Parts: sequence; C-alpha cells; structure tokens
Amino acid sequence: MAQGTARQGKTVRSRAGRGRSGASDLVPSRRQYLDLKAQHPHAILLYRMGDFYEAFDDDARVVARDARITLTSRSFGRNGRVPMAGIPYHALNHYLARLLAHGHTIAIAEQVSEPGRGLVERAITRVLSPGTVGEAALLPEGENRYLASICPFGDRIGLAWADVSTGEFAVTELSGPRARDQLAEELARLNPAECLVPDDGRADDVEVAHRTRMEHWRFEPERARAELTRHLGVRSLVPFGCEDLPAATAAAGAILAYLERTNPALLPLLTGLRTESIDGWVGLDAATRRNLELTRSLRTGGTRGSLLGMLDETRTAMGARTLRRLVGQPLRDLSELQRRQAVVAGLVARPTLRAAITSSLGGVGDLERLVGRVTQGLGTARDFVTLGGALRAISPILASLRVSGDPALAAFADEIDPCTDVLTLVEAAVEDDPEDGARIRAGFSPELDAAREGAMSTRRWLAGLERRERERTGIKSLKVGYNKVFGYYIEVTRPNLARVPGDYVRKQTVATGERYVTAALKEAEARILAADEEIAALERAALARLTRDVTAATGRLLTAANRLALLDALLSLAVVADRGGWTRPVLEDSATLEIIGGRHPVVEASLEGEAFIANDCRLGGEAPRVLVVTGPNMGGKSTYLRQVALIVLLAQIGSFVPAERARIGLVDRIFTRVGAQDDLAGGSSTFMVEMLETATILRQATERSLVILDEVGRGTGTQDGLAIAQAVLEDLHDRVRARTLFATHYLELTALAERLADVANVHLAALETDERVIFLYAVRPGPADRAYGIQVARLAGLPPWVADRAASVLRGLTEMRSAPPPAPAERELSAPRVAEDGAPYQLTLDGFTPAPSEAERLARALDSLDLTALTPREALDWLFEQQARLRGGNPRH
Ligand SMILES: Nc1ncnc2c1ncn2[C@@H]1O[C@H](COP(=O)(O)OP(=O)(O)OP(=O)(O)O)[C@@H](O)[C@H]1O
Repeated sequence: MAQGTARQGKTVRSRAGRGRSGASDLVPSRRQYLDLKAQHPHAILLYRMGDFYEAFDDDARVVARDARITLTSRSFGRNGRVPMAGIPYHALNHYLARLLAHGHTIAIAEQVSEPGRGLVERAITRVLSPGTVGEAALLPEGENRYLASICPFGDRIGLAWADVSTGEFAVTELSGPRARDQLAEELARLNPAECLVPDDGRADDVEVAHRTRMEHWRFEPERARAELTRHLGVRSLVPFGCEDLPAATAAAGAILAYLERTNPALLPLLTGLRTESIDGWVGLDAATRRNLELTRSLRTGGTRGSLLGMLDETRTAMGARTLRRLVGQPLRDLSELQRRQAVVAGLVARPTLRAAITSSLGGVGDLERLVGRVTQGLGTARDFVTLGGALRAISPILASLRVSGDPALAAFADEIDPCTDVLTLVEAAVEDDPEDGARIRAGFSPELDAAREGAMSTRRWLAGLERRERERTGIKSLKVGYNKVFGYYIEVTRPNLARVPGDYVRKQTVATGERYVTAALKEAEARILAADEEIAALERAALARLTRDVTAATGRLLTAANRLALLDALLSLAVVADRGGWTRPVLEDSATLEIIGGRHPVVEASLEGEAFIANDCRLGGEAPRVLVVTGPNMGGKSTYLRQVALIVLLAQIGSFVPAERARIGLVDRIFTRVGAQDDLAGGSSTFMVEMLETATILRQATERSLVILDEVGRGTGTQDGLAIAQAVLEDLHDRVRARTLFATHYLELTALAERLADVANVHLAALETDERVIFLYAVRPGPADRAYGIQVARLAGLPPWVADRAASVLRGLTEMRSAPPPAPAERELSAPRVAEDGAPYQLTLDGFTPAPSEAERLARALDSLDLTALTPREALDWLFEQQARLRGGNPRH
C-alpha cells in the first residue's frame, strides 16, 4: 500500500483509527466524486473512507459482483442513498487482486497532504490495470503477468509484451500465411492479463481476453519508434534487432505510451527490448497445450497433475516463472538446447553442488520482483536489506559453479554479473538492527544521525522521568504512561492525590486515580513528535537517494536475476531427472524419433509404488512414420501417445527425459487431438471442435512435426467416423508426412498398414480371463484383435445383467457378419482427391483450393516419367491412358 510513501510529489495520509462510523465527514459530494471519476472514466473508482475503500453506484455493483462483496448503500453528499461496496483497508490487496483478475482497471482516490498545506482534497493516487500492476503483493508468484500489444500492419502482425514486475519486454513480428495462427499460439502461451489493440478495428478479429483499445495513431510505427528510442536512450533500434520491423516497433511503442499514461513509475523497469523470432520455438497451439496438460491439469484445473507441477522443484518464485516459460516455449535451436542440456547434465551428476546452490538460491529469493519494487520507488528499508541479502547470496553460487570442474557450469557462472558494486552501495546504506529492524544505517546520512540522536536523548530523559518524579513527590506508585488521545501523562493513584505537586496539570480522571501533564513533559513530547517527523522525512530522503543509485543498475540487476532464475529452473530439471532416473536424449536435426523404454512422467509419478510399464517408440528414419495404435479401452493408448509428445517436448526444453535412451530429431511443431472437449459456449459441439482441431493439424503440420491423434472421428456416427479417420490418416501419410501416432478403436483401420508403406500397427496388450481383462500396458507390434469394451464395462461396475445382455448382442452381431470386418475403402494412391461435386481439390497454405489443371498434371506426369525404364509397349500404353484421361475416359475415341 502506498501509505506514507512519496508519490507524485504528494504524501498520502491515512486517517488511521477512524472507523466507518467516523467517516461521514469524508463522504464526497456527488460533484467531487464525478470530478474524480471523469479523470479515469473506464476505471472503477475506489474512494478511501477512513478504514474502508468504497465504490459507489455502478462501480459498487461491479465490485460486489466480481470481488464478491455484499452490497449496501450510503448517503452520498446531499443526493440521497446510492449503492455502495466497501473494501476493508487491511484486505485491499486481496480484493484488488480479484478485480484485476476480472480485467478491471482501478483508480484509487485518497486524501493527500502537500508540504505546508496539510491534508488537501482527495486525489487519484494510483491507477492499476491488469497489465500495469507492478506491485508484487498483487501478482501471482510463479506466473508472469503480461501486458501485451497487438498491431496488424499490412500483411504483418506486431506483437509486444511486457511484464512490468520483472522488466521483461519483448517483441516479435509475424508474417506470411501462418501469421494469424502463430499469433493465436503466442497469445495462448503468454495468456496476457491485458492486451492493447488499436481502436480502428484492425485487431477486432483477434481472440484475446481483456483487450484495451488505444488511439490507433499511438500504433503509428514512426511515432512508436521515436517513443522507443527516447525511452531506451538510443538512436537506432538496430542493437535490439527490430529496426526493420515496423509492426513490432509499433506494438512496443504502444506499450510505452500506455504505461506513460497509466503508471509512469513502471517505465524505468523496461531497460531493454528483446526481439524474438517465433521460428526459434516449437509451435504449440492452445489445444495442444491443454491436451498435454503442460501447465494445468485437466482434472484438477491447477498446476498439480500437470507437467509443470511434476517438474517444479524450483527454490525461488522467479525460478518457477522461468520454468513455466521453458515448458511453454520449447526450442528448435539445437545449439541453445545443447547448452541447456550440458548445464542440466552437470547438475544431475553433482548432488552436493545442487544442495549448495539450492540453499544459496533461497537467499536470492525473488530478485526480479524485488528489483521491480525498488525501481518503481516502492522499496522500503526492509526491501533494501532483502536486496543486500540477495546480492550477497550470488557470489557463493558462482564460486560453487566454477569449482565444480564442469566447463558448462563454469561458463554459466561467467555469464552472471554478481553486481558487487550495488551490494557495496546497499550495505553502506541499510542495516537490520536487532531492535529497530530494517533501517538506514548510521553514517549514511549525517542529518539523520543527528535527528536520531536528538530523539534518543529526549527518550532517555523520558525514561528517567518516572524515577525522578517518584523521588520528588515521594509517591512510589507514580507512573509515566502514553495514550493516543493525550500523549504522555503522569498517573497518580487515588490515595496519593494529596501529594501531587502544584505544577501538575490535571488532564483525565480514571477509575484508579488522576492523570496529569507538566510543562516539561509537554515540551519533551513536542520534541519527540517533531524529531520523529524529521526522522521519517530524512529516512525517506535517504531511501530516495539509495533508490536513485541502485536504479542506475536496474538493467544489470535484472539480467543477473534472469540468469539466476534460469539456473533455478535448470536445477529443478536436474533434481527431477536424477530422482526419476531420466536420461539425456541425443538431439539431432532429422525427422527421426527413437525412444527406448519411455515413460509418461506425470502418470508414472502418480502411480505411487506400482510399476509404470515402459514402452518404446520408433517413428521416421528407418522406421514407419505413422503408427496406428489399437488396444482395449483403458489399455494405455492415450498415456502412450501423450508420453511420446511429452518426451519430445521435454527434450526440446533442454531437459533429460523419462526413458532408457532417446534420439530425437527436433520437431518444429507438436499437434495433438486428444479426448472429447466441447465448446458449447463458443457454439461448437464436441464433433465440431474435433474437426476444427483436425483441420488445423492438416493445414499446418509439416514433415518435421509430431502429430498425436487420439480417436479422431469418435464424435460422429461409426461409418462417418471411420471414413474421416481413414481419410485423415491417409493424408498425413501421403502428403503431410509428419511423424504421427494415431490411436483408434476402429480396428478396420489397422488394415491400412498393408497398403501404405510408412504405416505400421502397434497395440496395447491385454489378457482375457473369465470374461475379465487384465491390462499389460505393453506396446506390442501388430493390431489389437478386439476392443474388450464389454469387459472394461464390467470392470467399471456396469450391472451384470446389462453386461451379459451386451455380450449376447455382440455375439449376434459377430455372427451376422459372415465375412471379416470390411477392409478400408480401396483407393488409388495416385488418384486426385475429388470433392463430392466432382471438382478436384488440393491443399495449399490457404486451405483447400482447386487442383492444377489437367494440362499441368499431364506436364508433371510427363516430366517425372523415366523413359529409359519403359518398354515401347508400356510407353504406348501410358500415352493411351493419358489421352483417355484428357478425353474423359475413352481411349480410342
Ligand atoms: N504404461 C503404463 N503403465 C502403468 N499404468 C498405465 C500405463 N499406461 C496407462 N496406465 C494406466 O491406465 C490408465 C488408462 O490409460 P489410458 O487412459 O491411456 O487408456 P486408453 O487406452 O487411452 O483408454 P480409452 O481407450 O478408454 O480412452 C491410466 O490412467 C494409467 O493409470
């Protein structure tokens, strides 16, 4: 809370001790209220009333709904009663956090005092919007809170994001036919708390929560560029990598303009700008993030049960945020991944070193946000003491890394600036006094030392007063006390009242006696009050000086904090790898995938004592690119599919993997279509969502992608579903050529492996005994023989008479089919796809468009014909056939 801190040249004063009942003189007139409201018309105005913050009228209704507070009413100036929602002063942060989570902007009005003028009119002292909250108390610990900005500009889209609590400020520019999809992926990753968009409608079709419209001219590239260069103190943006990226520049400039307007104290935190290339990351769309439960479990809705939940052994909140970033942003850059792997490997091999670093990291704490607080001018003496402790903890970490003898660890240490100069500064300025707690150290400010000495001598005088007055009056029970109403007093009990000297002035009668003051006591009290005020002012000045000096190093401090946060995250990966017996995967630039003895990291951790059955997976290279996975319900198909995706993802964040060994050709994107998920609110049925996700995969996947499809086609009728599943599988095999795992209950699809060169079957093994099924969870070559649906239904507790009836229905159905299950519909691999109306189609980057003309097709076919391999007869046949196709099927016409 800003109480007592200098802000915008004014000092905020609370009327401590005044309850709601005493606040009636503070009630604004409607006019005063509306004047303040007009300054930030889109914000909820919270009005300080003694020990409460109150919202009125429509604001009150919104607060009551979203902060979950009971609505009452209040007399409002002379305008009768209005709805009112009151937030207790001590619980303000709690309720502000709720309001911000709903995307509201909040303006807080308090009484302010100005030097020499005492308390003056109320003013807005803070404006908080979801993306501009820099105050650690209002932020989720292990998560970043991003203010994003989107600027479509011609065929490009600029995206910028800033976390004003950690100083992260980055941009990227997206272009080409996939720009919109990439934007959606990035927004899914960032999950911005607030998103700035131009008010001219350019970004209206972008789906993002909590959008804030800004004047479109603020997104004008030249203006934004000027804003950026001024802020960063540079002439060109070349060093930041975005000189030639007008859309990115525009988006970043808009962020600066917005902060300037809403919360300029945050601007100094943004000391640099990083230009990111989206091509460096593995593409993960929102569905895949959700399906793989990367940061949120589908079952619990929280981190527990997610990949992040099982990986997170970080010691600091900044480490936890970094780990979340790594999990959400796997890389494609082989050399960077190998650097990370080397650090993890060094840490896996050295448990003692890990323990030492972990304990030192505890001392570093959340350095990122601490630097954030200090840079915003919110740093108290306690914060600086903590900062000193954090900086002191860095050097031992670097020393441990260097003496480890591991070159990767030593190199990592060399990249971290211990900021010893800042530590020296802070140590000279603050101390943790055993009695007074955190305070400015003696010697930092001579004026402060003198004021403290003055106050101390008066306090010493007061401390001796009781003894002196007892001696003077002979009243042994005389006491010197203090209360808030009268200040210092001398109390004499009833039996001794006759001995009270003449210079005592009676102030108050209490049950046991009388309370007095003397002229000397009043004077001492005045001296103490004045000295306390002076001390407070001098301390503020000293803190301001220290803040200025430390803030000059904000950029270096934040860089060091970022590296330490990364170390914490990599350490966490090492701890988990060591505990789980994970191994270092071989990474390579190929389209191969080979996992031997792979396990699902989260399911394995949840099995508690039961053994997880490890399985292999070979895709691409010498092995088939597509695996059709069959097996009984509950047999472990989904687990197997997800485990392969998670192992690849772990490898591409630089982690070890839960496998005996793995060789992973880096993937450019991971796609999943798993389980039933409907979006009724968005107007899409389960089947519609399934098809939307499948269409996205077919449109976007490449030869380097990993595709995980679980029961595609399940959401519709059996025949339609089977047909769709087969067509999707064929397209993935023939055209997309991505490494694909395809789990299905349609046993008919297993016949595809006989016709398609790069498709193979595997199944999850199960045993059947007495109508019961035992799951072996082992992946074996070849197709499953049946679905075991009825046995699983029995296991689930379906009433026996229903299960028996189902078994007899099944027998009947099987007998009806004299022939084996129908083979999948035949088709010619070379035949062009034909839509229902007969028009041929092909897939381009823009979706399905008409195929090339017959002449083009003929030219290509001729081009690819190897004439030396044909007999004259075959060549003649070929010519007849082509002519027939041109003439519509009549060769000798
Ligand atoms: N390899 C394994 N080792 C041990 N237990 C496993 C293994 N794989 C799966 N399981 C257990 O079996 C349960 C069911 O697995 P899963 O959901 O993958 O089956 P499924 O074949 O996809 O089922 P359905 O077809 O009904 O969707 C898991 O929750 C897990 O507890």
